Parts: sequence; structure tokens; C-alpha cells
Amino acid sequence: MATMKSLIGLINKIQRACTVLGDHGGEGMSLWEALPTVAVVGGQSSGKSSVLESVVGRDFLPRGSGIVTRRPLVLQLHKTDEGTTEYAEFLHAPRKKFTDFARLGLMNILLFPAAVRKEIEDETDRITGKSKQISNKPIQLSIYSPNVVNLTLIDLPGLTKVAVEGQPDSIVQDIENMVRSYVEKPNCIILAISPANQDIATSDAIKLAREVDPTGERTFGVATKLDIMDKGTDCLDVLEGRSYRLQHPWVGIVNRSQADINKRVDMIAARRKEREYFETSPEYGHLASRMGSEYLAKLLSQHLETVIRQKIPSIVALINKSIDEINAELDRIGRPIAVDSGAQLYTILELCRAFDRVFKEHLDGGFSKVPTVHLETVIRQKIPSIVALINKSIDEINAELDRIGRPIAVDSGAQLYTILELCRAFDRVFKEHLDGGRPGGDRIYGVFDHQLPAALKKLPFDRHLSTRNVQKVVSEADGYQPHLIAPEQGYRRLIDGSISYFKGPAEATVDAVHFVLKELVRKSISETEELKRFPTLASDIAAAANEALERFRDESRKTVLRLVDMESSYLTVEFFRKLHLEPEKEKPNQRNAPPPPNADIHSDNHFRKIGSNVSAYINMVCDTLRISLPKAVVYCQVREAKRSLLNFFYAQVGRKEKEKLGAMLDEDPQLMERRGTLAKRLELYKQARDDIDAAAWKYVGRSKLQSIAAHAKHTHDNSYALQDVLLPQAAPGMLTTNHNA
Ligand SMILES: Nc1nc2c(ncn2[C@@H]2O[C@H](COP(=O)(O)OP(=O)(O)OP(=O)(O)O)[C@@H](O)[C@H]2O)c(=O)[nH]1
Repeated sequence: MATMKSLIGLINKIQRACTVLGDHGGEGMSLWEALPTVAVVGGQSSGKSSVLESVVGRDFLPRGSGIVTRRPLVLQLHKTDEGTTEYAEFLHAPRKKFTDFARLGLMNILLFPAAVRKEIEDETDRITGKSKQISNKPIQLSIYSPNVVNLTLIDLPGLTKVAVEGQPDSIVQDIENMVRSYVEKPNCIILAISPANQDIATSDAIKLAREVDPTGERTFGVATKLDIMDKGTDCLDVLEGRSYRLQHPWVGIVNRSQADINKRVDMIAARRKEREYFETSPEYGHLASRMGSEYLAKLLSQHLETVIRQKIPSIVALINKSIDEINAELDRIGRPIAVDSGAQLYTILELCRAFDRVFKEHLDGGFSKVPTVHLETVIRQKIPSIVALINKSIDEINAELDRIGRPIAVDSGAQLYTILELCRAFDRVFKEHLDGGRPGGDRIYGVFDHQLPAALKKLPFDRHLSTRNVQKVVSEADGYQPHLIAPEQGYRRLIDGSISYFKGPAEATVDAVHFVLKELVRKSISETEELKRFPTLASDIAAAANEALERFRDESRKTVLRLVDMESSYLTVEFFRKLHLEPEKEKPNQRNAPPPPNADIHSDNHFRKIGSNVSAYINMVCDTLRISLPKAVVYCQVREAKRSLLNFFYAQVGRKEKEKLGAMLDEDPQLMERRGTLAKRLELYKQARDDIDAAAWKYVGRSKLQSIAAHAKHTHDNSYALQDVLLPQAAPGMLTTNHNA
């Protein structure tokens, strides 16, 4: 018995979760729609509030003329143990308990504080404004009391035929649509309230109920105001199911009249009066045991119980489906990141490394693409153990410091440094495991193989070493005294002048490689799956990487210019010695011939000879530089990029405060919000599933559940197991209406 009660309590819990999740039904198949509810429907002043209060046993609903109920009120009744204090609680103000029940004089009237009524009114206005507009967002009120049954009721705005002052004409239709949106759902049990002093056939409630539930299987007909029917008329045709037949028996009710309310006749007295009315009534006496608010409450909870029992498997299936969907979406958009600074630091370093890896793959050339999504999953699985390792290390350090005494210098910075060291150690191991490749690095070779030789070829040595320029340079170097044998100074100047031309291609090579590296940084950032979530960190890393590349470029530029300068600073002596010997080899017959007359040193031939000697030397230097410049560039830029692109950044990160680390892990706010919502939903769904499991567990006991679990081993659908568990044991009437009042 207790189990069925707990099942109904369970449904209440799930309904609360629905409201928290913003699930009011309406969008496709929702959890809300799978749950049974009881909606009170009727025309204005038909007695809805009175019936609802009767079932609950409390006065609490706002009263007034016109449309009082402008938002659906979801009323959850929770039966508590005998002797416990009653209280009411709104979902929108969960910490505020309404316990201050007034005891009025000798009549011992128990009233919900007017505050409950006021809160319903205020909360209505909060959403709809004071404009008498309506809203379909429900207000949720829970009542905990030993004097109620476990039941969820929804009070809906009264159906009306005309708009009142200050309301748009559309309100009539709006209300009908809203009410219909609740009662048309197959899980909605309709409490159709019709005043007996009007023609039941024209009752708004019955009209709507007939429309949405033609077979009448989920409609309970309630006839109110039996006591004020015209003299000589009665409602027997209706109550005995002759004039309008429903699957469930009609229940007649006698609520408090307006005069009773004005006289403050309390609920207990009203119940007694109602009982007496039926017991002593000449018309309805034979039906007395099946009339009245108490009987209605009992009937309702029995029916609810049956419905819930049937619904459990589909609810479980729906919850499981939702959990799977949310998990799939979380896998796609990434799970929420940790908030403690250790875990944040770890995540930042993790992302740096992921970027670093992609970058290196570009440098090292084309292997197949690393499946980074899978990688992310693997990494994320590792995070807890790494964080645990870090925490353990911190504990160990702290423990050791406690033992050997705590030097003043050891502050949180030093601990952070330790964390960074641990991360780097992991980084190294991680790198050893992962060394793939991507295209892009080959473009650096392209610079060395094409761009550099082409630039060297284009240098204007023809002009610089033309006979005329050679003569000009040599003459200027000679000064007033023309050289006698060989123009030593002239050679130097011509060679220095030529060599300085190499600076251009050398710097251009440095820049070209710089731009290839920069492009690879950009590409790697965009290809690093893990970084996609963290635009701020991605741009931080890009900026840090580019900054590092600038530094490498400066260093590289200095180095290549130095290489060129070195060629000027010391010439290859052997080259010129050989040069000196060559003509003699070529002309062995003239070996002993006298040197040409001095006048020769001013001839074109002489300068042409000098030009071609310098040209030959420069060609040799050019060959050397073509080989040595790429080495310098790779040494200073490419190798450094591979080795220490983010070193500086790591150090910076290590110095950051917790808040700054958090800021670096900033994400797209929409995505963060989405993830937060999903996580919350997931939590609630899982809670609901656990609750259900627990309820099923209690119901059949461990051994039965286990044997069913063993039986259903091959199905992943919990609902089958639950169905097996619940249905064979179903027995009606387990829910008792314990109205002591
Ligand atoms: N004599 C008598 N009066 C009743 C009965 N039921 C309701 N009333 C009176 O009818 C009036 C309207 O009842 P409510 O319970 O406020 O009706 P409602 O459908 O909630 O009305 P709205 O909130 O305006 O839509 C009140 O004055 C009640 O006292 C009944 O069974 N007998």
C-alpha cells in the first residue's frame, strides 16, 4: 500500500521537475505529457474552487468576481504522517513555508493563511501583469498535510462566454484554448464541474470534455449546487447516469454557499453538513455512500493509481530517451568544465598541448588526421585522475613542508609552479605517445628550394661588376696612387659591396618562413577541436604563439645577417691564391715572359678580369649561403617553434590568479548556458529515474527485481523490466483517503 502512495508521490516529484525544467507540455512528446494529472474544468462560478478546496480540505484559493484564476495552478497534495505540522510551499519560492494557520476562536476554523491566497495573486500578476491577461505558465503549490491524499490537481481559469471590462474580446477564446491545451492531453483526467441548477447538457465543462474525451473514459462528472436546485427538480437522471452517461459514475457535491463563506463556516463543518445533506436527503439518500467531496477524492486517487501503474513503463522509456538525447548533445557540444583552479590550469595546458600537437603535425608533414574528437573524450576521461594526481602532489608537498618546516617563500605561486611542472611532465609523456602529421611544413622547404635560389639569382651582380663600375670602384679605392699590381682595396670594396646584396634574400627567407609558421599557427588553432569551445583561450594562444614567432624571427634575422657579415669579414684566401696561379698554368709558354707594360692596368681588359674574379668569388659565397642560410633559419625559427612555441605562455599561465585562469577558459555564453541547462536537466532526469528505480525496488523486493533483471539481461530497455515488476502485482484501492478532518 505504501508503495502505491510512494508511486503517486513519485509522480508529484517528476511533475515538479517538469516545472523546474520549463516543461509545460506542448512541444512534442514531453515528460509532462506522460504523467497523469487531474484538471478541474468548468464555467465561471460553477463551483470549481469550492470542489478543489473540498477535495483538499482547505480554503486557499483566491476569490472574487470575474476571472480570478488567470494562470493554471498545479496543486500537489502530499500526505504526511499523523501529527506532523501542515504547511504549504510554492515552487517559485521554495524556502518560504506557509505554516501560520490561523485558529479562529471556538469554532476551531483552520484556514490557510491569507498569505497563500495573496501569493497566488501576486505570482499571477508577476507573469501576466495586472492587466487581467492570462498565461499558461503554471503556478505550483505543494501542500504537506496528514489530512490530504497524494494527488495532483490543476485548477484552470473558468470558461467564460463574455470578456469583462478591460479584457480583449479574444480572452474568451484564449481561455478556452488554454483549458483545451490541458484537457486534450490523453493523460489528463478531467474533473468536469457542472452546476446542477443549470442544464447539464449546456454545461461548458461537459461540452469541452465530450469534445476532447468522446468515450468519457477519463472524464469525471461532478454536479455541484444540488442544494439550490429549483424546488421540485432533482439531479437523479444525471447522477444515475441516465441523461448523460460517462464511464465513471457522476458524483454530486454540496459546497458551501456564499452565505456559508461569509459566515466563515469552516471546511470541517462544511464536510459534516454535506454528509448530513446526502444521508438525510429523500432524493439522494440511497446514493449517500457514493456522493460528496470525500468520496470524490477517494474515487480520484483510485483512478489515478491505476493510470500511474499503466504509465510507469512509458515514463521510464521517455526519461531514458531524454537522458540519451542530452548525453548525445553534451558529447557534441562538450561537457561543463571544472571550476577549481587546478582543473582549469590543467584544461588550459591540455588545450595548449592539443594546439601544439596539431602545429607540429603541420611541420612534420602529412600523416593521417588524428581523430581529435576521440582524443578529446580520452583526455576528458583522464582529467579526473590527473587532477587527483595534482591534488595528491599538492598534499604531499604540503605534508612534507609541514614536516620540514614551512619556509616563508613557499606560497601558492610555488605550488602553482609545481602544478605546472607536473603538467609539463605529463606533456612530455603525452608527446612521446602522440606524434602524427599534417601537411604544411613542406612549404618551408619550398622557401629554401625555390624562393631563396630565385632571389639569389636575381641579385644585380651584372651591374655591380660591370667593367665600368669595377673601374669606378677600383679608381676610387686607389685614390691618388693607382695600384701597382693588383687592386687590393678595390677587390675588397667590390666584394663587400656584392656581399651586402645577400642581406635582402637572407631577410626575405626569414620573413617567408615566418609567414609560413604564422599561417600554420592560424591553421592549427582552427583545426584544434578542443579549442573550438574556448575562443578567448584560442586567441590568447594564437597571440602568444605569434609573439613567440616574432621573437624567433628577430633572432633568425640577426643570425642570417651575421652569416652574411661573416662572409665579408674574412675572405677565402685560397681562392685568390689559386686565381693568381691560374693564368700561368694557362699560358706555360709565357712563363718567363716579362710582365705587360704598366699601361695595361688602365685597360678595359684589366677591369673585366677583376670583375670576373670578383664574380667567381661571389658565386662561391652564394653557394655557401644557399646552404647555410636555411640551416640558420631552421635553427632559429623552425626548431624553436617546435621546441618552445608556448614556453613563455606556460610561464605566464603559471603566474595567473584563479580568476584569470577562469577568464581564459571563457566560452561562448550561449553555449555555456546551454550546457548548464542540459546538465541541470540531466540531473533531474537521472533523479527521476533513480526515484522510479527505488520505488520499483521497494515494491517487489530485491530478489524479484534481480530475477527479472537476469531475465531481461539482453534488453537495454528498463521499461520492460519495470513493467514486469509492476503490472502482475497491481491491485486497486491501495491508496487510502485519510481525511481525518
Ligand atoms: N449553495 C451552494 N453554493 C455553491 C455551491 N458550490 C459553489 N457555490 C457558490 O457559488 C459561488 C462560486 O463558487 P466558486 O467555487 O468560487 O466557483 P468557481 O467556478 O471557482 O468560480 P470562478 O473562480 O469565478 O470561475 C460561490 O459563492 C460559492 O459559495 C454549492 O454546492 N451550493
